[in-house]
Amino acid sequence: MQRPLIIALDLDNKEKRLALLESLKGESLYVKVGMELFYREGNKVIEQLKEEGHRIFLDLKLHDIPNTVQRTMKELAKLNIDIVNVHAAGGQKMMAGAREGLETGTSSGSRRPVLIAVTQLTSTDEQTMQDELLIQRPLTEVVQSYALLAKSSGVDGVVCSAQEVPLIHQACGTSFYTVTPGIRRVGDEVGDQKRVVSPGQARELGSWGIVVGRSITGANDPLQVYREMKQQWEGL
Ligand SMILES: O=c1ccn([C@@H]2O[C@H](COP(=O)(O)O)[C@@H](O)[C@H]2O)c(=O)[nH]1
Repeated sequence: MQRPLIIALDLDNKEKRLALLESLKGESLYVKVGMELFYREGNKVIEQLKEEGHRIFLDLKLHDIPNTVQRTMKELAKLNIDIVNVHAAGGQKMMAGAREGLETGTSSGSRRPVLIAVTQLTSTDEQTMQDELLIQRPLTEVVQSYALLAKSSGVDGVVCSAQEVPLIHQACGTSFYTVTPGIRRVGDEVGDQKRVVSPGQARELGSWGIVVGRSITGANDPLQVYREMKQQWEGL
């Protein structure tokens, strides 16, 4: 499959979501269902998006005790989603439990969802990580180390900034998934994101997939911005 541009469907009501999808009608999409949308519209929205032929990254970032994460993943596997995630900070046992839960919950003949782990949120910079989370290491070292921990726990890839992708490839190999949010065109508002790159830079750095939210969802013409960012991402 071509490396995807994943659209984060972060919108504050159903009407806006439907209007956005209508404006992108005819495009074969990879969409991200985050907490805002899932907690509002539940499993139904997953079924609808699947019926419309879209691929789905369910971004719930599970982070709990291993038993709870394992049992929850068993339930999520039944939703027929393509990617799902946890926080790597939950540790090895939790991540291994997540994988086991997904395997148990995937029905025979279906494909297990790809499991990825968040290393450090792209809204976190090194200063904040050190001052607030009390992790006294360089951020790149932490991201690389969490990626290695994820890999050794049976996880298929990570969420990180594209800035860290070369280091992750070095440590975990190039077939380890790297899904990278914090994507902006030059001149776009950055908002709360800290480790930001453009779609073209993400391609050059080797990201497997990019996640784009507000640059598209907040645009006057989402289709035009989607196409422009996709072209940059694909190097066209
Ligand atoms: O480290 C992370 C993990 C997840 N995200 C999610 O990606 C999108 C980004 O949205 P933008 O509007 O393009 O900033 C959003 O849904 C986040 O929850 C992330 O940004 N960073």
